[in-house]
Amino acid sequence: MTQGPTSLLPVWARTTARRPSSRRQSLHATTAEAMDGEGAHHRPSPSSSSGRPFLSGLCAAALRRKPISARASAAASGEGLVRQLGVLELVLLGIGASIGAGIFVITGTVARDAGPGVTISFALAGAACVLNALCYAELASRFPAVVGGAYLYTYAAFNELTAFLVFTQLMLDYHIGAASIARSLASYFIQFLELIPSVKGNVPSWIGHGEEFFGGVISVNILAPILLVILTVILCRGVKESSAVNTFMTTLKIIIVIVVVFAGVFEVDVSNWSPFMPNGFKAVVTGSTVVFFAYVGFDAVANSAEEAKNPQRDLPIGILGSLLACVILYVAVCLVITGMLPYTLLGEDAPLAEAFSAKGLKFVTVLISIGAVAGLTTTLLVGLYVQSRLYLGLGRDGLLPSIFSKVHPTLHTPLHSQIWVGCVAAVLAGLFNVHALSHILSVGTLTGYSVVSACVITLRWSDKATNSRSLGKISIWQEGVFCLVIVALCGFIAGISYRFSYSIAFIIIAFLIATAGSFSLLFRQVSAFSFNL
Ligand SMILES: NC(=[NH2+])NCCC[C@H](N)C(=O)O
Repeated sequence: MTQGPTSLLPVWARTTARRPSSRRQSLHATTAEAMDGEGAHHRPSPSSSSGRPFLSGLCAAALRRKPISARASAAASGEGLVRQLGVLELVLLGIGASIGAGIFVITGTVARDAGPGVTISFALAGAACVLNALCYAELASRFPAVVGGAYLYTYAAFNELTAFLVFTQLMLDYHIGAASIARSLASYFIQFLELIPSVKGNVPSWIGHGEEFFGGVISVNILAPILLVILTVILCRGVKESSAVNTFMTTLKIIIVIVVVFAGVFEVDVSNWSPFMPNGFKAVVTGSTVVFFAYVGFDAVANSAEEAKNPQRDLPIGILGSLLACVILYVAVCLVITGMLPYTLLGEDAPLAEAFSAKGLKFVTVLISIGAVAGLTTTLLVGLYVQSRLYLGLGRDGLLPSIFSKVHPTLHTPLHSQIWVGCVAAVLAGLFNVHALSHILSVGTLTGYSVVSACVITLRWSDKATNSRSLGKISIWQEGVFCLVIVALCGFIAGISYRFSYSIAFIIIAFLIATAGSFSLLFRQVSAFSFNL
C-alpha cells in the first residue's frame, strides 16, 4: 500500500489536496453509493481544494466523514487478516478483557462504604454497560467487516478529527493500562516466587517490584517488559494462537470464580446482609461509578471485526454475551463475599482472598491468586491485541504512517503495529511506576463509550433524515448534537445535585429538560422517517 508523504502529517496539518492512499481511493470509489445524507456536506471536493484558503481546507479535512457501506466493508476484508474467530472465542475475548483485577479488588473498596449494597452497585453499573453494549452491538453489525471499533464508528458518524481524538483517548488508556497491568503481574509473580523459603527476601527489587531512582521519577522493573515481550510474541504469531491462550486462561478464571462462589455459598450467614444498604442508596450509586471499571473490556470484541468468521451475527453475540456473563459472575461474587463476613471486616486490597482465609479456606485463597494472575494476563493480552488493530485501522486510513497498515503475509497479523504497542508498553512498564496514572484509565474508556452511543443516534438520524429539512439556520446534524449535549448536561446536573444533596427541584427540572431533549430527538427522527416515506 503506497501512501502520500502528507499522510505522515498529523490530522490537523493535512489538507484535502493530499494524495489519497489506495484504501481511500477504494473508499472514495464507493462514495456515491455509500455516503449518506449529511456526510455529503463534509466530503472534500477535489476541484475546490486547489483554490481554497488554507484554513478552510484544513477544516474540510478534519470534518470529513468516512463513507462505509456494507459492500465497501466486505470488499475491504480481504487485505490480510484472516477470519478465524468463532462465537465462543469472541465471547471469551470479551470476558478475557473484562475480568481482571477489578472483581478481586474493587469489591472490597466499595463494600466498605456501600455494604452488601455493593451487589446493587454492580447490577446498576452492569445495566448501564448493557445499554452501551447494545450500542456497540448495533454498530458492530452495521460495520461488520473493518477493524477500528470506536474509532471507525466515530469516523463514519462524525468526522476525522473526532475519530482521531477518540483514538488518542483510547491509546492513552490502553498504553498506560498495559504498562500498569504488566507491573502488577510482575509483582504477583515475585510474590509467588517468594513463597519458596530460600527465595523469600532475596529477589532484588529491580526484577519485579521496581527499584526507584532520581527520587522515584524512574522505577526500573525487568520482569514487566519480559512478560510484555512474551505476550507480544504470542500475538504476533497469529490470532488463532493468541485466541487459544486467551481461551485457556479465561476458561480457567471463569472456573475459579465459579468455584469461589460455590465454596463461599456454604459460609454465608444471611444476617450479614442486614442492613443491605447501611449508608443508604447514595453510597450504592457512588459505588456503581467505581465498579464500572470492572466491566470495561466488552468493547474489545468490536475490534476483531476483520477476524470474526461471521461478524454480523457473532460480534453482537460476543459483546452482549461477554458482558452478561460478567454481570452474573460479579453479582454472585458480591452476594457471597458480603454474606461471608460483615462488610466492615472486608479487606480493601484483597477482599476475596482475605474473606476466605478468615474462614480457614486456604486452598480457595491460592485459587484466587491464580485467578487474579490469569485475569491480569488476559486483560493485558486482549488490550495489546485491541491496540494493534486500532493502529492498523488508522494506518490504513492514512492517519498514521503506512507502516502501521502492514499485515504479515503468512502470519496474518499486523506485525509492525503489534511490535510497536508492545515496545511502548515495555518502555513504560520497565522505567516508570505508572500506577499513579492508572487512576485516569476510565477516562479514555468513558469517552469511547459515550461517543459510540452518540454515533448510534447520529447514524440512525442520518439514515432517516437524509431528505428532511433542518429547522432554521442550523443543520440536522447540529440539531442532533445540540439535543445530545443538552441531555448529557442534564444527566450531569442531576447526578451532581443528587450527590451533594441539592434541592430535589434541580433534579426534577434537569429530568424534565432531558426528557424534552430526548423526545425532540425521537420526534425529529420519526417525523423525518414518515416524511421520507
Ligand atoms: N481499557 C481498559 N482500561 N481496560 C481495563 C480493564 C479492567 C478490567 N475490567 C478489570 O476489572 O481489571
